[in-house]
Parts: sequence; C-alpha cells; structure tokens
Amino acid sequence: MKEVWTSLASIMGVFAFFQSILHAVFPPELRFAAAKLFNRLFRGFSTYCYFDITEMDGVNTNELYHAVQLYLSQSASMAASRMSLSRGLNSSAFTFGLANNDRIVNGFRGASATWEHTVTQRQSQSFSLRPLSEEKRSFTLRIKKKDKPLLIPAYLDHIMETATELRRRNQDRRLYTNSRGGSMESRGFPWESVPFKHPSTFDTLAMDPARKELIMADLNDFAQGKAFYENTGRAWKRGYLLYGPPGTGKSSMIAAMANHLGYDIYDLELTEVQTNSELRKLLMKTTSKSIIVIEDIDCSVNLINRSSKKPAPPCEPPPDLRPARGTEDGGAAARTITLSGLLSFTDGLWSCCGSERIFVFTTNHIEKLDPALVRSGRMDMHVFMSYCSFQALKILMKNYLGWEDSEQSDELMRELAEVVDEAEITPADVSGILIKNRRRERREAAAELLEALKARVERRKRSSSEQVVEAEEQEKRALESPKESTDQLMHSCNAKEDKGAEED
Ligand SMILES: Nc1ncnc2c1ncn2[C@@H]1O[C@H](COP(=O)(O)OP(=O)(O)OP(=O)(O)O)[C@@H](O)[C@H]1O
Ligand SMILES: [Mg+2]
Repeated sequence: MKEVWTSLASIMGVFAFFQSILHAVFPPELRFAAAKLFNRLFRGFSTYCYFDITEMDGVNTNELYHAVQLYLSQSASMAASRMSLSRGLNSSAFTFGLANNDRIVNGFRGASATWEHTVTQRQSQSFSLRPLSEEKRSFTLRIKKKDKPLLIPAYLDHIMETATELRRRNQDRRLYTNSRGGSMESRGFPWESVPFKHPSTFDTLAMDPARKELIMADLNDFAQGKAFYENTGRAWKRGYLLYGPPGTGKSSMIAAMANHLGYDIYDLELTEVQTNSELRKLLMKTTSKSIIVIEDIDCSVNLINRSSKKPAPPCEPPPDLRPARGTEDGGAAARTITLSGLLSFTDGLWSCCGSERIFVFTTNHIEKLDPALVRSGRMDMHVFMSYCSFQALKILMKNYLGWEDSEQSDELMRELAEVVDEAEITPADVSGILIKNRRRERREAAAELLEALKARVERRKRSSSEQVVEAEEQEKRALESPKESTDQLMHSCNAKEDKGAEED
C-alpha cells in the first residue's frame, strides 16, 4: 500500500513540475489551448455530455435559464438541503431555488439528469449601454451520451412548459369585466380587471359528492386534454350550463372551477355589448386558460329562437333593444347584438382564437333558453344546481359549524335528513341560518337549523293544502252551477293566456 502512495505522490510531483514549467515557459494562449485539448481528450472518453445554460445570451436574457430555475424549484424544495428563496412581483407564492454551486439530480422518461448551478464573478466590464450584473450565473446539465436523443429537446420542452405553468400558477389570478362594453381603453384592451380572490372551492361547495367528483374529473380531463383535442380536430374549449333556483351555488361553482384549475375569469356583461363585432373583439382579447362567464343568460340577450316567426310582444321591446348607453335613445337603435352572434362567439371559428377556454352560462330558467344555445357540443355539460340535499347539508354543517363525520350518526342528524328534502331550502338559506347561529354551541346551532327546516316544511304543507282546498271549492262550485263555472273557467283560461303572452 505504501508503494502505491509513494508512486502516486511521485506522479503528482511530476505533474506539478510540468505545470510549473508550462506556466513559466509558455504564454497564456498556449496554456489555454493545451487545457482545451486536454478537456476535449477527457470528454472524448467520458460517457457524459454537458450543456451550459447561461443567464445571459449575449446581451439578452436567456429564457431557458429562468425556466430551468423555476422548474428545479419543485425538486429543490424536496431534495436540496440548502436553497435560495424568492417571491416575485404580483405573486403570492414563494419560489425555491438551487443554491449557488449546488447540485441536484432530476429524472425524465427513465433517464437521469444532473443539474449544477454555478455562480462566478464577472471580470471587470468594458463600457456597455446595458450594464450586466457582477455575477455570471449558469446551469450545467450533465446527461449520459446515450440518453441525448431521448432528452434533447423533449426534456427541455418539458422544462419550458412546466415553468410556464408554474409561473402562471404563482401569479395572482384576475377577474375581468367589460364594464365599458366593447370599447377599448387607451392601450386597446376592452377588459378591466381586479385580483381574483374568491374563497369558494370544491371542498366548500355544498352539493352531492358524486356529482361534484364528476364535474372535477371533467375539468381535469379538459385541462389535461391538449393531445385529445388536437387528435380529434376539436377546438380546445368546453361549455358548462349551470341552472337552478337563485342561491343554489351557481356563481360559487364558477369560482370553485377557477380556483381548481387556476384559471382567470372573464365575466362578460352581455347587456353592455352593442354589436356582434364588439363581442368578437372581447373574445379575441381573452387569454387562454380562462373561464368566460355569462351570468343569467336568459336576461342578457333576446333568446327567441332564430327560426321562430313569433313576433315580440308589443308592450315591451325585446331585451336586446332595451335602452343602453350611448345615443339619445339610449343606444337602442345601435344595439344589434344577436343570438347568432352569441352562438358564433361560443362555437364559431372565432371561438378557437386562443385555446383552453371554458364557457360557463348560468340561468334560473333553463326552459326559457333557445335549444340552439343549449344543444350538446355548445354546452357540453348541463349542471342542475338543486335545493339543499342531505349530503350538501352535511358539507355546510362541516364548513360552518365544524360538525365532524363521526357526529353524523347523531339523532339530530337523522331528523335533519328526514326534513331537508321536503323543506326545499337553498344552500344560500342554510348558510344564512348557520351564519346567524355561528357563535352558539354547535348542537344548539344545528337544533336551530332543524327548527327552521321543520317550520319551512309546515309552511309548505299549509300553502299546498290551501291550494288543494281552493281547487276543491272551485270544482264544487262548478258542479253546483255549471253555467257560472264555465264562465269562470273561461275567465281563468283567458287570464292564463294573457299571462303566457307577457312571459313570452
Ligand atoms: N352549493 C353551495 N355551496 C356552498 N355555499 C353556497 C351554495 N349555494 C349557495 N351558497 C352560499 O350562498 C351564497 C349565494 O350563492 P350563489 O351566488 O353561488 O348562488 P347562485 O346560484 O349564483 O344565485 P343566483 O341565481 O341568484 O345568481 C354564496 O355566497 C354562498 O355563501
Ligand atoms: Mg349567481
């Protein structure tokens, strides 16, 4: 062993001797060329290849460097023992980074890649219009030569895509509105926005868990469906129609969808839009990965069937001709937005500018909508937001009272389960009762809710029995005096017809 060490020391000595001669005798250029040759020889025998990704590419920033930095932040937060931490402008998330001169191993498609972050001092700068930072930062990627076809460029593409997604997720999301109609502000942007901070999530949303799962799975399939939409030649968009009584959670569902997918929301106020071309402009200025919402669609635009020849009732102008902003008559004459304009907004060629967009329409009266608007392909999923079921009630009790699953076999819960369907109460009303009682002890609050539900059931029973009595009395009167009752019947039929015309 001793001999081995002695011979190793003598080799090192010889190497150092030659190096000192090299330094003394040869000029730096020659030394540099020799080092390069040595490196090339060494790499010729090595099974690895190396890629340097510098922060600056000449005087331009190298996007790949920043993408790698962000991409590695995921792995670095798990694996590295020393990390750098940062938080960007307009961001609410912290980003981990690989510390200087640290190293991390990452895998892709079964191949392994080693990343090293190097920071060196920049040599003194000559004069430049754009001063560079004093440090030179770069990543070095080391992969096996045999893995090169597998990793380059697929791995780098993957890194770029992941970084874009991370950047988007780290940014605060925004809620846009077209309060100026379709008109542009000075920078040519028709939307105004505020940070989107709605706290509704699928966890807090009270609805049947199985239906909730179905919607979440549908959303996930959509968000991960790039290849599917490309292969099938379909535009990457999806339509949801949420319908049901007021206060059943349609708007809350939209917020939950946006929070689940990390999308922005464009809340389109259709009554503010004058023409189909304005509508198109608005669409063109939306970004991908967004939800475009039209709330209360039945009140927003004239939804009379395009093929129907039925004239609009004379007493009231059709909704799309109602006075609006602008001209003397309130812009009514200028307002030419039509149902077919809206249909091509969601379904026509223009709907494909950009991608990965979700359209959500909400309504309290699905029966009032034109079938063309709700046909499949346009609105892919119809979601009925119903009155509060027992499953939904349990979610609300958990959210508002912290009522745990273990307590749910309770007698109180059994009683609640019995009355909740019959009470036909909206989740908004249940939330109202629970908020009012939130300072009370849990069981007291739940008992209060039970009382409210029972009272509601009673009221509903009473009003329906009053209706039955009324109908029976009418029938009796009809039997006693056929002539009078026929007149009455005619009268009530006429009244019904008038009412129907008004509603049309
Ligand atoms: N399914 C639900 N889950 C949780 N909270 C709900 C639900 N439905 C309603 N709420 C509560 O009631 C409030 C009103 O609900 P929301 O605005 O979502 O109803 P909506 O169906 O959009 O009503 P509208 O038809 O009047 O627009 C919400 O802020 C929320 O607190
Ligand atoms: Mg709503």
